Amino acid sequence: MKLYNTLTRKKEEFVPLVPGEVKMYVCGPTVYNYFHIGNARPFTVFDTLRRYLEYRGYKVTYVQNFTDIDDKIIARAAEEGISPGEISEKYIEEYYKDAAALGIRKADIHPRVTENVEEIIAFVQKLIDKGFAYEVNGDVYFDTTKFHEYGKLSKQSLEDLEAGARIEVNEVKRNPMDFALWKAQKPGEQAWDSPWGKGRPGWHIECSVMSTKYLGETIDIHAGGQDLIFPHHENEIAQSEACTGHPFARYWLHNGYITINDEKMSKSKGNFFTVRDILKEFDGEVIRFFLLSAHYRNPINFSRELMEQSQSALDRLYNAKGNLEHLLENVEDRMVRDEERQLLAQWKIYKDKFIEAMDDDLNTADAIAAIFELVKEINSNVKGTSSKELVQRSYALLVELAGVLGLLNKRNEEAIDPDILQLVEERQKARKEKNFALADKIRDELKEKGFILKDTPQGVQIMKRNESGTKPQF
Ligand SMILES: Nc1ncnc2c1ncn2[C@@H]1O[C@H](COP(=O)(O)OP(=O)(O)OP(=O)(O)O)[C@@H](O)[C@H]1O
Ligand SMILES: [Zn+2]
Repeated sequence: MKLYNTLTRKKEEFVPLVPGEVKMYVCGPTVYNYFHIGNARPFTVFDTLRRYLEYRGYKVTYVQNFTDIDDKIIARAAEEGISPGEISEKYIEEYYKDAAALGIRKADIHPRVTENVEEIIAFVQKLIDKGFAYEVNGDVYFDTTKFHEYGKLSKQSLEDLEAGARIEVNEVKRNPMDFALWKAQKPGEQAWDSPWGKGRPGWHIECSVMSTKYLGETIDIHAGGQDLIFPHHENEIAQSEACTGHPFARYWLHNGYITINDEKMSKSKGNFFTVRDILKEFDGEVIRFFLLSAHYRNPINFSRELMEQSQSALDRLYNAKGNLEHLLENVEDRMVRDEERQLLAQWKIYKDKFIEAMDDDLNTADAIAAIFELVKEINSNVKGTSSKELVQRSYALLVELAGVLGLLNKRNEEAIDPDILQLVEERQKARKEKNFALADKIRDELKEKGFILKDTPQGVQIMKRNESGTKPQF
């Protein structure tokens, strides 16, 4: 498999440090709000990379942290009159709910900063002992001039960075690009005891510490959104490599932005849509499909139109799956015929195309296209007169490939209330009796309850829509 490595600015063959095993760290959310669809992109894309690596036989250890110490959390807690711990606890719970709706699997470990303060202090102390960090009035800073490779990820020289840096009043740092490893407590802030007095960790140090602690000094893949390249990941490299003397991560992966009118979606600009709001109208798998419908390094401009396209594309996949399920229950047990064997042999080409696309720096857009080619073949060749084996194997291939992308994971009628199923049955009965007025009335009633019916040659399909409530404006 080839992956584009930001460190070398090249697509490189992916070779893990230990054959067959992948250690992977993804920078997680700062938990003071619901996450927006821009934040959802790295979580979804790298979850897909994990699934694909597992599909290709690797044992993946996946770590994604929660940043639960941060200025924004402290500010939010002050606004709401509760503790920062209560804010982060709440939004961690909410993260899990939205992530589950998007089919993002839980990481093997979801470490939190508050659970690692002791290790952070030890790491910072080691940097001081090695001469890479210094203390001023209870703050500790990393001395960027001591780490000679500073700037190697973002391809900037320290001189250029320093020339462009803003010198702030009351500057206590030795050099403009030095950054805080530890921050002395300000009045009213949460704080931990340390050799430098009461305070709390800076932002960047947490990922160096948690990645090293849970995955080791050198890991295979470190990932996040492209805004993290500088300064966050540059600083992580400086801290980690200064501390351990070993390369920190071998492949650095960064996703492009979800934009709104070609501007990065971000909380600070206020131009964002939370996944929670979008879920009021679209199923989580539609959001996932949308996020995977482009190559992860390209920007995607978020729009209702694209969401609707994703919806209908995913519906087509579910229809194909539903048809095959229906056939599975109904086809007679015939012998597989020669021409069916040939078809199955030919369809391997779609699996090959899928793998080729995913091997090419996780090209999920082309991988999805390969699935649609397969679906077209299935729709025109698998019928009521087919052998059970053809139906079974078509079904297995479709579910296998879509499953690698985390799609087609739901059962069509999953979690549909018996009362709703009863209404659907009454409507079908009314239609059979040509009582279309009653059939339409029931259909409208179901729509109001958030269920849309689709009549297909194989019978009715029930789709859940969360269309009640106010629509988000996008
Ligand atoms: N518009 C976006 N498109 C793609 N990825 C994004 C976008 N905005 C943030 N990310 C990524 O989301 C992940 C979670 O980051 P975090 O919770 O710290 O959000 P954030 O960077 O504070 O968001 P914001 O930029 O909206 O303030 C990071 O990997 C970040 O790079
Ligand atoms: Zn990080």
